[in-house]
Amino acid sequence: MKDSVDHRLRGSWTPEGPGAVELAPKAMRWLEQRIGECTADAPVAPNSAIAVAESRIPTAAHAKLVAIVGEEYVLDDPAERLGRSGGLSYVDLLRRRYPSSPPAVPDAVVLPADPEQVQRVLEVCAEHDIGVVPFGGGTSVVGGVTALRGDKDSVLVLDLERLDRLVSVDPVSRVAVFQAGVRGPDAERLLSVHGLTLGHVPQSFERATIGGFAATRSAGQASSGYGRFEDMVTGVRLATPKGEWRLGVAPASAAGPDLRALVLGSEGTLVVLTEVAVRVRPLPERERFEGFVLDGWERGTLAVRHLAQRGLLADVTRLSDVDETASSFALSGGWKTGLLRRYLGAKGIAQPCLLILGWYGDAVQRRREAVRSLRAAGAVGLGAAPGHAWQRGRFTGPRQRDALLEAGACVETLETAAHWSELPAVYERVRSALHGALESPLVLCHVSHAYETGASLYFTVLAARDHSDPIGQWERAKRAASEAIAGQAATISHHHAVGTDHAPYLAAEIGAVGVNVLRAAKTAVDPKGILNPGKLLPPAPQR
Ligand SMILES: Cc1cc2nc3c(=O)[nH]c(=O)nc-3n(C[C@H](O)[C@H](O)[C@H](O)COP(=O)(O)OP(=O)(O)OC[C@H]3O[C@@H](n4cnc5c(N)ncnc54)[C@H](O)[C@@H]3O)c2cc1C
Repeated sequence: MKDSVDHRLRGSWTPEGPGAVELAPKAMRWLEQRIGECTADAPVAPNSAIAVAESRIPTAAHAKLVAIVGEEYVLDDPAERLGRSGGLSYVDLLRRRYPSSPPAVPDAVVLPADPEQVQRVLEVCAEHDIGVVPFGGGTSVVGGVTALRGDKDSVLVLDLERLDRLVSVDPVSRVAVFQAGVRGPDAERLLSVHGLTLGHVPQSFERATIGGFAATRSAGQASSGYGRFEDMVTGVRLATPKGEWRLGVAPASAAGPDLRALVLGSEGTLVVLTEVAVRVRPLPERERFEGFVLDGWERGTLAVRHLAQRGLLADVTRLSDVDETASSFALSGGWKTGLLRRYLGAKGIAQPCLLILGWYGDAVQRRREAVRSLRAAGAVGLGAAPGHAWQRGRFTGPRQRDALLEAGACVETLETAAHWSELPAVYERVRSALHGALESPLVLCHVSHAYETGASLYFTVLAARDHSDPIGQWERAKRAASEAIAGQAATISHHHAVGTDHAPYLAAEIGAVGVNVLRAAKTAVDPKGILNPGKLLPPAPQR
């Protein structure tokens, strides 16, 4: 049985609501010493506090949608519409706490049962010029599922949660085909029956879907071992306003450009993914997690680079900077922290940077060489405890964010990637932009994904919330960070995607020609521009 998510409880990650998670008073005191006092005066507003306009779906179109999916799967109820009125970024969550800045609410939610129904729904929407927001788990943190209308009179959310089947498994080729709405845990559960795993475990795993992973080119926590999601995709089945489209018949091909690459990462603006064929692997018999500490960020990143370039990366490789290490030591708290500090001091580690490694399967030889390489870089081994602590807490981040939001903090994450030679400068630029844009922020960073040629940087930002203009406060910080990234030898997104938040910066990365190529592709498959208005592409220049 699959777990279902009640979207009507939007406003928090935690299914039971934001009050369900509490921060230890000691942790909050530690935080407030750094960012200043937080005031908790903006609880999640009840749905009744947010005005929802009448649905503007034309009556004739409504009747056709009902004929395709059935009456109970065309929802106009305000709670259902509000529940799909945005993703799960900090700003999305703020819009549920400050009713004066409400979310954009779609006119209806449509839940097709299979790829054929998705195709027919798109054809009706194209005929009636209705905007369509494809919606997987709704975990976008970049405005990817905001119900923008663009030039359309009405917009509906196409919720894919009923496309929840494992379509086929080919154990010989190690390929599985999933419908797009299968959520992370369900995908693993369905595969485990066959002794297989996908190995794609982003922090949003519990809610995000196969279609969403593909549409955003997601990267999971074990990406060093299993690859990014796009590396796993072997084929796709697509619905478009111009008809069905299938890609990927063979394991490799030289039949012209790889058009799968055009639709992976297209964020619902070109196609709706209805089925995704993925490479799967045998379930690992063993796993091992462990922690090391390196002295300083420079030595830490150098050590990870050496692992990456010698082919010794662990499946999970995650290096925290000095501030993130200090905060995780402090927040895990207790007497152990003091002891640990003294132990590291005795070992000559002045600026601890925590490195978590996770190994799946039989990686004995690779691990032995990796540990040798780390010891040569001055790493101090902490054994399995920090690794297991990380593993236990790998999904607590969003729950802690709920608690911090409830406590009145400004808390958000952002990410980028750069080549190794550029990484130190990008790291400094983003940190200094965030420090310049916020008052007394705590800026934490880790390398979350490493490659031979470079790595990603994942920043967590905390500050006391400015209740007079909470959204403006974060937008200023986000703009400063994005300007420190865009067009400066770094990507505007390593895995969160573009959505609305990064759309203004896309041209700086792919160039005006690149933007025109995307526009031309959109014209070919979606000539009326109904698919996900306002996402990915920067606004078209006015004539
Ligand atoms: C707490 C938290 C932690 C996160 N951690 C990670 C992480 O570790 N790694 C990572 O990569 N991302 C992470 N994210 C971002 C987000 O989870 C990913 O972008 C995820 O891939 C989105 O999947 P989803 O099913 O929720 O898609 P949605 O949020 O529903 O949609 C995302 C985008 O894809 C489009 N889309 C969705 N399904 C389809 C489809 N079937 N066809 C066409 N378009 C579609 C939507 O229109 C939208 O533009 C995190 C988000 C949160 C809130």
